[in-house]
Amino acid sequence: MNTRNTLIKGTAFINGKEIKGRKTFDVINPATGEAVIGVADLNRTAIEKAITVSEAAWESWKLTEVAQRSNILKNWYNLIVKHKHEIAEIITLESGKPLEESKIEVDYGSSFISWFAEEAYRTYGDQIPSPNRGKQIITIRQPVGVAAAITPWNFPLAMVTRKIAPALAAGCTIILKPASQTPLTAIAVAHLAKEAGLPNGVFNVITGKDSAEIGKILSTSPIVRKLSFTGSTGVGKTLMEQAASTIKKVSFELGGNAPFLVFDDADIEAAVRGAIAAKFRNAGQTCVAPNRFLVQDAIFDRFAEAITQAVQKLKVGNGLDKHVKVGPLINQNGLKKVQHHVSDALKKGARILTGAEHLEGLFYAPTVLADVPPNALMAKEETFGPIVALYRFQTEEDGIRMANDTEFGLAAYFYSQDVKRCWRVADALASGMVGINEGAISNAVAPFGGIKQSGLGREGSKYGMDEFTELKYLCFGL
Ligand SMILES: NC(=O)C1=CN([C@@H]2O[C@H](COP(=O)(O)OP(=O)(O)OC[C@H]3O[C@@H](n4cnc5c(N)ncnc54)[C@H](OP(=O)(O)O)[C@@H]3O)[C@@H](O)[C@H]2O)C=CC1
Ligand SMILES: O=C(O)[C@H](O)CS(=O)(=O)O
Repeated sequence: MNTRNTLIKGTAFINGKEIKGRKTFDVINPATGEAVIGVADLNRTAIEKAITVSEAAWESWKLTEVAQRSNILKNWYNLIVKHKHEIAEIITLESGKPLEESKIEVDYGSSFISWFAEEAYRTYGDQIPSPNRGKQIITIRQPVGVAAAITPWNFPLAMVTRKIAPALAAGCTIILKPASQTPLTAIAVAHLAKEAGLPNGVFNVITGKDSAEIGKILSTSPIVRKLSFTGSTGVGKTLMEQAASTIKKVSFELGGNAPFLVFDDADIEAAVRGAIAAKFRNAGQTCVAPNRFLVQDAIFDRFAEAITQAVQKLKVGNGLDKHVKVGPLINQNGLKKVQHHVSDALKKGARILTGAEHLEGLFYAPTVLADVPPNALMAKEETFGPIVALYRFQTEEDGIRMANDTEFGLAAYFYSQDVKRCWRVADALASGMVGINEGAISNAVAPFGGIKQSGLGREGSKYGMDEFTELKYLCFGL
């Protein structure tokens, strides 16, 4: 463990206190396989205590002035910025992503806090013209109550602040269960939230290996009125079923299978830059990463050659090395899924242009496969790795049909310099977010979320507050 970094703590954080577990589980550095630190493996009693203290804290937190909540969020933001390098180091140690990406994630993750510090003042209601003079009709927005959040390992800060910030801004209290592979970042920023002036019990971090058990407790508790989940579609379905038992307000950011279309009128060099940016962030382990590269036949060979040259320049290694662009996969399951998808595509006729080999440990070579057949597993399932899978299409209609031929609908990207085509394609793509001649689309001001089996609701933007507030209609008889 890096003893210099005092923000690295193996305790859960409940009611403003560090909570040790009778048992612990190790957080493993995916680049080295070494344990970073042991973390509290909480039992049911501790999880239920977190719910109880969140309920007690809500009674006073919901009555706080907006200015107080906003100022605490601003203090929290400033403390995260002040500790940027320690937090970035923790992100890299527990997730494996390159340190430069971790620093960018601290900027991105903290931007949700500064954004919602302002949005706290904008939970507007309505004054609605009455159908008759005997009544006045207005609406107000109020905090939902005690919330729960469950987050994935791939963005240990941004997925956390994207939920915690709007919850606190709205006046909710919240219990967070971070991924057991990457809980350290959440624990660190929870301590900074306390230092920022957040009252005890308002933001609690529970840690444990039995995520199914913890999720069951949170999703079925009648005290928890809101559940926000980011992760795989399969787990999202389980949580949605469980949350039905108490009709919770839910929001889900789930799996993706983003298409990246390159039309024959595209700027090829710009498309390659956008493809690299979108594909290789976090070694391809992001839900908005392009999973299928659909290239119009006339420029297929030119694009294939250009992206292969770009991919071959990417340095693979330990994320603490500042020259590294592609770190390890998160665990053995992630590596096996990538290997299985690649071998399946090759058996079905795909061609290797570069890579397609396991290097060592959890490192996999950045890969380009050409002419991947539509019946390949990676055409339908999310690979979640550093694989560029190239598919050909003939007409614009073919490209859109292929792009939409999946159960997912989170992000989509396309490159074209024809403005009419851009409007046609943006309108026709079945996804919640579309990058048009752009590969980096995520930011705090825009509504992040998907359709179909990629999720429910939106995070970030002005819409992010809706997920943590209820709309109340008041009818005044005069
Ligand atoms: N749409 C989006 O914004 C995002 C989507 N994803 C998707 O998630 C997947 C990869 O992330 P990954 O973390 O492996 O996803 P998982 O769904 O496996 O895990 C996400 C979180 O859910 C927890 N969890 C796992 N099983 C259960 C359960 N039965 N009940 C309650 N909680 C549970 C995990 O805990 P633990 O890890 O401790 O088991 C983790 O905290 C990919 O499909 C990816 O596309 C990921 C990030 C963002
Ligand atoms: O977990 C993810 O993949 C994130 O939602 C993607 S992003 O918001 O960092 O782009």
